[in-house]
Amino acid sequence: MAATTRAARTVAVPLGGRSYDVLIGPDLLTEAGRLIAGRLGKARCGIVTDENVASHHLAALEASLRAEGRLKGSIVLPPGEATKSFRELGPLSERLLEMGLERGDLVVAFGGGVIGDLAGFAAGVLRRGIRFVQVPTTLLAQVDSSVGGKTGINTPQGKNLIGVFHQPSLVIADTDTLKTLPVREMRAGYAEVAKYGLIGNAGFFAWLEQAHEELFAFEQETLVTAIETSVKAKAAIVGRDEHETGERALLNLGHTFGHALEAWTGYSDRLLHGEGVAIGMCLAFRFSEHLGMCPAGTAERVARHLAAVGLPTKLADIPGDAADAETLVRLMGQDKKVRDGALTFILARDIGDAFIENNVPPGDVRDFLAREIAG
Ligand SMILES: NC(=O)c1ccc[n+]([C@@H]2O[C@H](COP(=O)([O-])OP(=O)(O)OC[C@H]3O[C@@H](n4cnc5c(N)ncnc54)[C@H](O)[C@@H]3O)[C@@H](O)[C@H]2O)c1
Ligand SMILES: O=C(O)C(=O)C[C@@H](O)[C@H](O)[C@H](O)COP(=O)(O)O
Ligand SMILES: [Zn+2]
Repeated sequence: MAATTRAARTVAVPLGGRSYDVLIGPDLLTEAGRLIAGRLGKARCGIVTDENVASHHLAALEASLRAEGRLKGSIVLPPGEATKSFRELGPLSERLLEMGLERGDLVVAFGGGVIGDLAGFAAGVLRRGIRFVQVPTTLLAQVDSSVGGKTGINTPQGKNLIGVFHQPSLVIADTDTLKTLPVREMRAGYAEVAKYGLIGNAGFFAWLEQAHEELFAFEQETLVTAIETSVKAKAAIVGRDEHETGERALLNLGHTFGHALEAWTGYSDRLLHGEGVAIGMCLAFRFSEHLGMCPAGTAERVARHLAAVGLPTKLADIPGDAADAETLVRLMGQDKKVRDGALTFILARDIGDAFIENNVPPGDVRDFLAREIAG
């Protein structure tokens, strides 16, 4: 029988022979060794993490794996979006090989989305693919990036343009690890939580409008419910459309704009991924209103809520030089949803009613952005 933990909620990601569970709850880090050993057998674990996560939580995870005789070693990388790059991928892959990880062993991605995407990609190509476990430590990673198997790195041409689909074998989301997360990162992760309400669950968005203060105060029931609701929504979509041939693209709400903004700001602290998504979702709702697809006032409600938690909602909220519409549209040309040169956007008929719009003329987007930039 698979090992379980008292307080954890379990969400299954239904992918046939590659199905796996997402465990969500407090105090799971100390149980991680037992959970991994109970579910994934005799594998030895190579942990990949970053300096910030290591300083707060690595000792606990190592002790838990060591107690089960599962710890092979740990690799600690610099923190930040720039780590999700070819520069780090090469040396990381070689260090994992030098560690002696075999095909039956496990890479343990211990950190936020940067570590999850990078270590997951390394696992996906190491010895043509070894298993990995996600142990997400940011709100963003617990609600989104640790689930669904998108892995990869950034290049100057755009976000996540090099990568593979490689599903984890288990996700262990210890909500206690979020207590050491800087509030700016907590807010950035919240943008992806709100996304799940905006794409398909108006009731969840309305609940967040009431409950967000409790979530940011780490009220356990609220926090776990928000994470579980988000993961359930993502698991259902991924289960139906693993490789994004259709509805999975809904999870990209705000990302066509957001990814262009991240590339434009050089994947730096100037704009975190979740902040780009927050601005991108506001732009997507304003664009939908502008095209007459969404009732007037909807975009304002979205922006009001995101601003209430301290997220940026418009281009002018990005510190530094103003963006120019031409450059942003050129960067959007690298988006993975582009078909025959035409842009695809996730637009909305209302809160909780997003849809995929193909063939959006770049000129319309440029004019819309130029108006946004002009204020
Ligand atoms: N694969 C996917 O489906 C998917 C989904 C969403 C986002 N992403 C990717 O995720 C990345 C963003 O992830 P992120 O927001 O988690 O950023 P991140 O991984 O950079 O983590 C944010 C910061 O918090 C620090 N940190 C992490 N956990 C901590 C903790 N518990 N205590 C203290 N500090 C901690 C990190 O060191 C880092 O400085 C982007 O590259 C984005 O493209 C991927
Ligand atoms: O899992 C997905 O699918 C998503 O789109 C989730 C997004 O939040 C995430 O940022 C993802 O990495 C974006 O994917 P991409 O294919 O546009 O790079
Ligand atoms: Zn995202």
